[in-house]
Amino acid sequence: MLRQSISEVKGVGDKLQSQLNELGLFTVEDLLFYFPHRYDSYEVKPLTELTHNEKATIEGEIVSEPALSFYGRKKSRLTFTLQVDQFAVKAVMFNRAFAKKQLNQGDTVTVTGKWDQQRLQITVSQFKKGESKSQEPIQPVYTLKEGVNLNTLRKVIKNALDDYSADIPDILPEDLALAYKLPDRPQALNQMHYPETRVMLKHAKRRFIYEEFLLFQLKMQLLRKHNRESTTGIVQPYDNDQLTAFVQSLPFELTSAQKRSLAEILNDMKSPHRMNRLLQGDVGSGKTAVAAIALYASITAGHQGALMVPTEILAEQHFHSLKEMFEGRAKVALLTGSIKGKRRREILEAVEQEEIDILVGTHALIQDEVVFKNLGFVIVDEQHRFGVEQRRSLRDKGLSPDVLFMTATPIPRTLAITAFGDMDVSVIDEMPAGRKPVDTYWVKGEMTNRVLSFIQKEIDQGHQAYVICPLIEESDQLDIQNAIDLYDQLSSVFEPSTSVGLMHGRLHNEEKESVMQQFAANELKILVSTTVVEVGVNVPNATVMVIYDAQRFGLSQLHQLRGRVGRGADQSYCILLGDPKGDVGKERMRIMTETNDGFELSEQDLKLRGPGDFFGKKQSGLPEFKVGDMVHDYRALETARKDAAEMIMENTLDHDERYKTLKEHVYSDQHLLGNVLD
Ligand SMILES: Nc1ncnc2c1ncn2[C@@H]1O[C@H](COP(=O)(O)OP(=O)(O)OP(=O)(O)O)[C@@H](O)[C@H]1O
Repeated sequence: MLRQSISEVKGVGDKLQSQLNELGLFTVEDLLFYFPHRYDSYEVKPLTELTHNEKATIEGEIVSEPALSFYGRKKSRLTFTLQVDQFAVKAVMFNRAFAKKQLNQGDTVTVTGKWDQQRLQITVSQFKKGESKSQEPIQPVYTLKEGVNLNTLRKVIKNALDDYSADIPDILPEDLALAYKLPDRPQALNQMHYPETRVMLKHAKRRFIYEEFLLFQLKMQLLRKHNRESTTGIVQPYDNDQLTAFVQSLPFELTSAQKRSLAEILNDMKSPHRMNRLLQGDVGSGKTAVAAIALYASITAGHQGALMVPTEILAEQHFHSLKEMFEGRAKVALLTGSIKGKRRREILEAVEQEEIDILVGTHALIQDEVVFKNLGFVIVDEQHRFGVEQRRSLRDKGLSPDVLFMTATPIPRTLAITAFGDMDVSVIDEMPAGRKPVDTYWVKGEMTNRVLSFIQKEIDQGHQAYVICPLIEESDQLDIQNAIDLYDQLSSVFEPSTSVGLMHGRLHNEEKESVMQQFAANELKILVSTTVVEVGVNVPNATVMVIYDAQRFGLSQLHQLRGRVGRGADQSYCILLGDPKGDVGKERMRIMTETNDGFELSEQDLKLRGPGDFFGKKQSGLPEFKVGDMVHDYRALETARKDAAEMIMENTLDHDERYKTLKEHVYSDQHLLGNVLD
């Protein structure tokens, strides 16, 4: 019945039907689940409980004769003073000249509008003469298209509720609804559209948030299970002795978090299921080390491996370090967009002939011309920078290779689990021993000279420094000009006694490589750079990171940049030069100086900016929810995840009578399953 056309609902004629269709509403169910995006309440509150800029309703007596003035061609302003308890509040009403006749000194009125706490002033958008009734209704506000009137929409929703409530299936099993004290579905639906009290509305929302998260989690987890059980990946019988010898040859002992993650990865490799795993860890926590070991395991199992990274600089760096690590054990090659002509052809051929064991590169790795003979393992660094398309194309290469995604962006765990619900997640939540937290300072621009002396002091002690120049988002060209200017300026301060290098995205590949190598070899003491060094660059002797105009960067980016220092045993420093104007900017600087923990920081960032912005809306691929908010309602999200896991693991979803309706509902949604499947 709920799947019937919206035209079956009383009051929906042809015209309204097509208007509702435009809003994406086609069935009775669509209409019932078209929730308000906001609720306005005209409940009178005492002045002492109001907050600045809130939309408020107050009640009082008019104690001055309302004064009307005109300005512009047709604009008017009506002002009067309201006595509210012991306070005199100024009320201002724009362009409602007609109200002058209705409002008189001595009248009691109830007004609604934007509250200015500092000036004790209200900008009135609605008014009513007389005292407010104690139980003013809560007003739902819907997103509407032109032509559809709010009252009409409310009326047809009401008709649908009256006539179809009996058909609304209660998809949650009773035990869960009872355990979480959730109202039943028809009742909750009624409250969403016609809330009686704030409390009842809250419970109704709670129900739909949980329901929405649970359905999402069930679908994602079913999909993961399906992937694991049905895809035939490759078994990688790696050589344990060789692997152990390799791990022992490393100059450090793995942390227990690294060991745990490695064990999880190796387990996936041994199994015939295709690995689809996210390796997550704070900057410098040793993800690359784990990935390299896993790559080596794949080589000992007789397969080729690929490592795909977001920048050429990083590709170069990984190429060099893997080459050194795998000396005498495996053959490593580099492929980036700027390797062309004969050299490129040679590499491609060697890859196809399996003369190369490990190919390191940028996006170039997934182009059609690259053919692996025996690809078994693919690592993708900085996963969120790669689009879904690229992921898919990667998977399609070779023999359903095991895929490990690495991310240095510390996505809060709840979010990772939700967003990447079809992946397994390994977390490195521990830093290598002996690391000291980076000391972070926020200083104003006028202190630049002192910052420069500080750099000199660190260099005198044998260390090195990065200086990141301001970011100008609108223009790549300006970014580079900025870097060149800053480089000139710092060269004139520090050279010749202290060597300064310059790095930016437009340098030729050989230049980039040479600058990076000089810096890594401690021949350059100071590296002036754009954000191209943001991810992955590893020079443990660098102990100072100075960021000019730090207020222009987001928190996660600042943290990534800071992660370039503090990678060795020496005390490191991050200096944020900046004069943020707004509160958010100041808050960002403050958070940076207070925590070194990327996970905590990203939680804060999410609060400041919302999940979409954290990853860049387009690239995020994060699911959108109708009622729930992944950040605000993360507890419900976590609960739903656990419940879904239990239902799937214990097979209750499939076999328990009580879960029958829920199961039907989950399996009926081909849309989401289809989306995630391809
Ligand atoms: N267990 C360990 N003990 C000591 N040092 C380690 C350990 N693991 C890795 N390292 C060193 O710490 C530095 C950072 O490691 P790695 O590059 O693997 O981290 P990462 O998590 O990949 O960093 P980023 O996120 O910045 O790319 C490297 O110099 C590496 O050699």
